[in-house]
Amino acid sequence: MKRKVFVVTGNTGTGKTSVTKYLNEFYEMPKVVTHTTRQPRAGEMDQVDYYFESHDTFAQNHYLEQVTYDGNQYGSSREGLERAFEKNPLITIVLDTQGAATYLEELPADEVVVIYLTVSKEHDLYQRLVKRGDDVQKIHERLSSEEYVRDTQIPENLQAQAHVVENDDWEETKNKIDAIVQASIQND
Ligand SMILES: Nc1ncnc2c1ncn2[C@@H]1O[C@H](COP(=O)(O)OP(=O)(O)OP(=O)(O)O)[C@@H](O)[C@H]1O
Ligand SMILES: Nc1nc2c(ncn2[C@@H]2O[C@H](COP(=O)(O)O)[C@@H](O)[C@H]2O)c(=O)[nH]1
Repeated sequence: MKRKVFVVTGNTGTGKTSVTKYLNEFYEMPKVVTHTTRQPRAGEMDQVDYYFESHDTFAQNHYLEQVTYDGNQYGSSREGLERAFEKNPLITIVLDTQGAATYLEELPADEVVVIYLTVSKEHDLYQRLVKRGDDVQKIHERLSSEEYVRDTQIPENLQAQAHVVENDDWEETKNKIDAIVQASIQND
């Protein structure tokens, strides 16, 4: 089977982590662990959810791409990508839309499958973040960030190549993800 990275992108709370977890558990796709200077949320573990970094240690790594999102730095390394590919030809990563666009530019076209998640009612995102246990002050900051506003709609540079999945109903979402995975690997 040819190698592919399933890049899961979309706005905050749309379900990127949930979809990646599904790809990991159901399809055994290793998740590429990325780096961030953000503080861990309750229940997040270093080296599992992220490599949590200080500003100094973040700066010491070499990144395939890096972004600032809501005031924190995030980056993914080529080494992390290759480490995941050593385990399985099909892997997954969660990126913001800018990172997803960089992956499309930097990797061979047949190696990247972009899934852009959305919801039909934007207010649901707030409710989901509250239910996830996020700090309410931090939710308000994030929902006012320029990156949140940017990612409310699929950016033009992803439109031609991304699979858009409306994640309102989790059971339906899993079916849509299954269809994307099958279509992406059927001729390999
Ligand atoms: N279809 C759905 N219906 C209801 N709740 C959902 C659905 N999909 C995911 N969730 C819940 O919404 C919350 C946010 O999901 P998740 O953490 O996967 O989003 P995310 O896109 O990774 O967010 P962020 O970018 O903020 O990290 C979680 O508590 C998750 O369980
Ligand atoms: N371009 C990149 N985006 C990344 C990376 N790791 C995570 N992310 C994205 O950042 C935002 C915020 O994440 P959160 O965990 O604080 O909610 C979200 O859109 C992630 O997809 C990365 O290495 N590069």
